[in-house]
Amino acid sequence: MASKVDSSVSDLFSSAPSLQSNLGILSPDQIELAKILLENGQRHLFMHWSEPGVFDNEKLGFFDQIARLNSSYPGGLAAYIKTAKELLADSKLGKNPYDGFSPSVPSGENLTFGDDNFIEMEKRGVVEARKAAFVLVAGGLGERLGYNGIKVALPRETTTGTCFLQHYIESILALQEASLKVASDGSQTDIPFIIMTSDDTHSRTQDLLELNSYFGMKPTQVHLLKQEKVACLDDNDARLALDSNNKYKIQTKPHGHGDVHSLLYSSGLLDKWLDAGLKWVLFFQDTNGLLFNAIPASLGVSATKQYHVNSLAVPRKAKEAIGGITKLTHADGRSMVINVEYNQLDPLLRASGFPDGDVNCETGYSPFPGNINQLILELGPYKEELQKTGGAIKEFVNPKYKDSTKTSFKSSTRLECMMQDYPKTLPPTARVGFTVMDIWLAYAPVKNNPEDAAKVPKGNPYHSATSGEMAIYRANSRILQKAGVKVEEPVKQVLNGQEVEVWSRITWKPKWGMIFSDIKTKVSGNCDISQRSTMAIRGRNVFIENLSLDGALIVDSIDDAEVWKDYFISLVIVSCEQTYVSCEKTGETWRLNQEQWLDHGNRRLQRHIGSRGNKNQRF
Ligand SMILES: O=c1ccn([C@@H]2O[C@H](COP(=O)(O)OP(=O)(O)O[C@H]3OC[C@@H](O)[C@H](O)[C@H]3O)[C@@H](O)[C@H]2O)c(=O)[nH]1
Ligand SMILES: [Mg+2]
Repeated sequence: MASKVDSSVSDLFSSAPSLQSNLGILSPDQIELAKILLENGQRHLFMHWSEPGVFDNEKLGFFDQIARLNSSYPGGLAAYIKTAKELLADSKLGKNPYDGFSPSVPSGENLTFGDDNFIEMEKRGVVEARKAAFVLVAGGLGERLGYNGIKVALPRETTTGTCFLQHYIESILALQEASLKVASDGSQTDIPFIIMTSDDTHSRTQDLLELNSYFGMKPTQVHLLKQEKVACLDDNDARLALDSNNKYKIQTKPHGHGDVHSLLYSSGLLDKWLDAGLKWVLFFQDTNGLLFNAIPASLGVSATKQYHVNSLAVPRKAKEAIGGITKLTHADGRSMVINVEYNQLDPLLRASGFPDGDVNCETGYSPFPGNINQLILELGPYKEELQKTGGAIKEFVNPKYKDSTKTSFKSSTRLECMMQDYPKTLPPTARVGFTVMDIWLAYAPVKNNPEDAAKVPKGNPYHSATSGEMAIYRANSRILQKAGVKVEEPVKQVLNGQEVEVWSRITWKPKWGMIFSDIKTKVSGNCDISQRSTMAIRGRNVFIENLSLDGALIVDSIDDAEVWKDYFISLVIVSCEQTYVSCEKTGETWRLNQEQWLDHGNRRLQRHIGSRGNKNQRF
């Protein structure tokens, strides 16, 4: 018997001579791992191995990595490779993972910005916000964007240069403060903020936070959870991909945002939150600069409708790279409302009686609402569900093939799982809903590089840095329009090869106005803003009254009543006819015309740029 095993093992190793000649440097555990690799079709990993004595440390390093990959995946590498082969074969055949289910258009909650219902929902959301925890999934590489840094460090807009992470933190803090104001017991709560990172993003995310004093959040409020990566695959046989710079290293990539559930579960945070009386967990992605426009109202919807799961959605253009929210009904009667990812929607439709696949209907949009992957889960039922599943989420593979033969990939792929697949295991009694909002208000992700964005079919969103920034100005302009400000209509311009609407460059800090009813109280009189204007409001109690802006206005007010009796306001006004900014606390009003700007504003601008944080200076 023993000799039979030995001979089959030696057959196995003789299939990989350059490994076989190195067996002497390996430990018994490492030899076991080598066996697993060979048994699972990974002989190619050793083709480049040099003779014993050369690069031995690298060889041992290789097995350290293999041991980690093997132990961090349930069932080890053998299970990973097996699942990968199955999923790759299905993908090559174009097999429908939703076999037996027929898709139909679900009905959900529709919100219209600024109407009574919207305003009510926002107010309700603010009440609930102090019982919420926010979870940002930010472990992704941003491959399509072609940017090497972390995406949350990118500016959300270039008028103020505020990065996404700062904007998210300031939005959460603004919600925290607004929620405290309306809280019945008046007790201070710190909204927890969790960031899921990966090896690609972890240290840079931590550095960004530390270098900026957590953008004003208490460090104890912020928690980083790092996801582990999985091995990349080179071909349909699930051969593991070697690093092109180091033949003793396997390429790895993140396993997908679905890891967030198992990480939250194992972190023990859910129990802590339940004990602290929290009720909601809000998940969101790295670069949607409009997201917080949608959060208060959708949280209000969750609370009013008592949804266990509420996904945020926007009207979707056919073939747009966002998932479609779909009702799936199985032949056996089961049904669920779930995201069907963008690469799967077309084949699913074609296979189930919609021969044209993913196309727009008479509205000019796909009949399936587009998932923006902002999920609001009710904490109690979420925790119960994770206790059953341990947070495991069903995997998939999404190779980018070189051509229609589907025999080779443009770059290596890997298994992934998605956080929005969470409802798949829920019982039929679970209340799963979704909330649709206007795109201009809620969704402008930064995912595509300019070259690829310019190739997006006409009429579909670019999802680029250019369109993302322009969307901020458009949303803010439209919100102010709704609040009664005459904001001039945009002009069309081609920027980075993309035709975009350029509105007045209007930005404000979240603490200035989180919800529409707040914003309305900050704006009064007859205000108008020309298209070529820039306005940045960087303070809380800034009231805009009879403002006529045709130039640039930057209001910087630091409101720390204990230290600074008055609000500190600096104005930079470029070619404004007449500008009024009144300040509630001091009652002072500055009126400046063009000549005064030339005299004061210019110097102030120099100081502003030259010495940020010098709070003592005033006009
Ligand atoms: O392993 C990962 C991968 C991704 N992520 C994060 O997950 C978020 C989404 O990643 P991507 O931007 O690549 O997502 P995609 O564009 O492919 O699709 C996603 O957003 C649009 C939705 O309609 C899709 O349904 C959703 O899957 C990012 O914040 C990213 O940082 C991780 O945290 N870990
Ligand atoms: Mg992606």
